[in-house]
Amino acid sequence: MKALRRLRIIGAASGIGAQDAACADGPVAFHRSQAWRELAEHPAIDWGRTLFAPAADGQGRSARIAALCRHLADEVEATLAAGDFPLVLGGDHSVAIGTWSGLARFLGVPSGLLWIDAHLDSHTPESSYSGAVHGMPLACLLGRGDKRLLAIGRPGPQISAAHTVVLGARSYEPEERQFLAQAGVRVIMAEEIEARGFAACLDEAAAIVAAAPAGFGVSLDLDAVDPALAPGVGSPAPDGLLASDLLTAWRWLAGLPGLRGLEIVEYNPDRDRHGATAQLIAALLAEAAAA
Ligand SMILES: NC(=[NH2+])NCCC[C@H](N)C(=O)O
Repeated sequence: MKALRRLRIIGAASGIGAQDAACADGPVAFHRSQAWRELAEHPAIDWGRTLFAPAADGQGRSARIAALCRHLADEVEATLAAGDFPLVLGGDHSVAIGTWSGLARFLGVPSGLLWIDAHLDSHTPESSYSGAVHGMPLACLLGRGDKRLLAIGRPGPQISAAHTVVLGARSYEPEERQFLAQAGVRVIMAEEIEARGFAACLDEAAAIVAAAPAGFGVSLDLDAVDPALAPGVGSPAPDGLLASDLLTAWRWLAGLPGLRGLEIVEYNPDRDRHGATAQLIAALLAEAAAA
């Protein structure tokens, strides 16, 4: 009999990349929540480790984020090498640099990536208005940005632009849209979802990322969801996805054969209301484990 392949949760407790740093508390707050307690005995889910960024000690933000991301990449690679399935729980979205670098190192080639987010997160330090690194991870993974955040998993890009899709974006600056267009990344904005319907857009996105020969991942920024349904995020943007649509999509994505890793980021417990966002995370974990 084949050994049970467990879903291994890796906490990435950093808010250094965000303007509101409270998402650093996300993994620990979730681990203590009632929502997690109801899942903790699940036979297919294992809370692995929670990683923290190193103390400042005179280091700048990028150096600390890079250190955490290297550690996270090692942890994701080790999880895959052990035959388990990694799910990274952030932390601000800059931790994605570590998650998907770990997958690229394991695969030896760039992966596909579905980036479900209200934002494009494709700034470079030169184009960013805020300077916040959580607005830059997708560009880093494609090979552009602060050198310390590049090539962590393998030389060159960590993800394949031709097999990367952004889904649900509605808040961005023109420079990042231009960058993604030049890179050849398919971006499905919220207004396109409105016009064509979520199911058609999801089908298209999944077909692109799942065509990546070595496999793909899904990075979910909780701010993709409407803030009325998932208020516990650091950079809310109105008119987001329905939580029910997201759960249906997630269930389906989690069952696709090429899926190699999952990530849920930007949970900000300070802004949650009545545990609604923690409940959504728990539901997403349960769906992933069922698949
Ligand atoms: N992962 C996020 N919440 N990103 C928000 C980024 C917001 C804005 N575009 C910036 O670069 O500052």
